[in-house]
Amino acid sequence: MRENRPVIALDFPTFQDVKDFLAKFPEEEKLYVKIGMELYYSVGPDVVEYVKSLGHAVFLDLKLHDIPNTVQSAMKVLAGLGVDMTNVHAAGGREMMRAARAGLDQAGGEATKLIAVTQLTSTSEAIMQADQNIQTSLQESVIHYAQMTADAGLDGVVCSAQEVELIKQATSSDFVCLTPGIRPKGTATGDQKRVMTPADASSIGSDYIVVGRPVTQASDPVRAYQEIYKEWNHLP
Ligand SMILES: O=c1ccn([C@@H]2O[C@H](COP(=O)(O)O)[C@@H](O)[C@H]2O)c(=O)[nH]1
Repeated sequence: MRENRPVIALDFPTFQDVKDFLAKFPEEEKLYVKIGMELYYSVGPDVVEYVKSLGHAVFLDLKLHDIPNTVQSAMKVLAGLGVDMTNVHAAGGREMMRAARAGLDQAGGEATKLIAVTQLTSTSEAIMQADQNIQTSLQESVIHYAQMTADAGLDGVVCSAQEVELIKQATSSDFVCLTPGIRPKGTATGDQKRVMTPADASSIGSDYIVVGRPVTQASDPVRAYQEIYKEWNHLP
């Protein structure tokens, strides 16, 4: 299950930014990239097709959250893109998550992994309790969402690396934990609240790490990526 390549968040506003960024890497290096709301809403499905045509794997991070019928219909459309992984918000509930899976499967997207966001890594326990009016610990909330996601038949969750051990205990060892909020030592956390280094995320059992700004905003993005790759894979 574990993916050796850190997933790079292509959080760029234009198609040209993506082309310029990917051109920095050797052509033969096949990356795993994340296309999120900013890029998808500004460029549209063409950017997915382009990135796939270069041989890179794609996680389409649109975090769908709506009534089951709408999510199912949207997933039927997204199935046509042939991405490797996509997601919904677990807060949408079991029925919505099952509908999302059904939408993918009905439109030829059976091979696309489907995961659900638990609590965003930019959320602290205090923020969750105040803004979402959830009066449990953050860990309890994350476990609740993870168990519900497993029950709905999805492949795994988006969570902080800090919760991976608990989630695997509460679900199963092969339940995917994809962890953003990754910060190599000495890099700015920005808006991320629940962070971990690539090495610690690896030791604790994350299956995928997602890294955006520490790579995309580095003075030498390829070098920053290679450093994170080595740390994540415990290479010298
Ligand atoms: O809980 C979540 C879910 C998604 N993300 C996304 O991951 C990247 C992280 O970028 P950084 O620049 O490394 O902070 C970004 O695209 C988020 O939308 C997340 O951070 N947390």
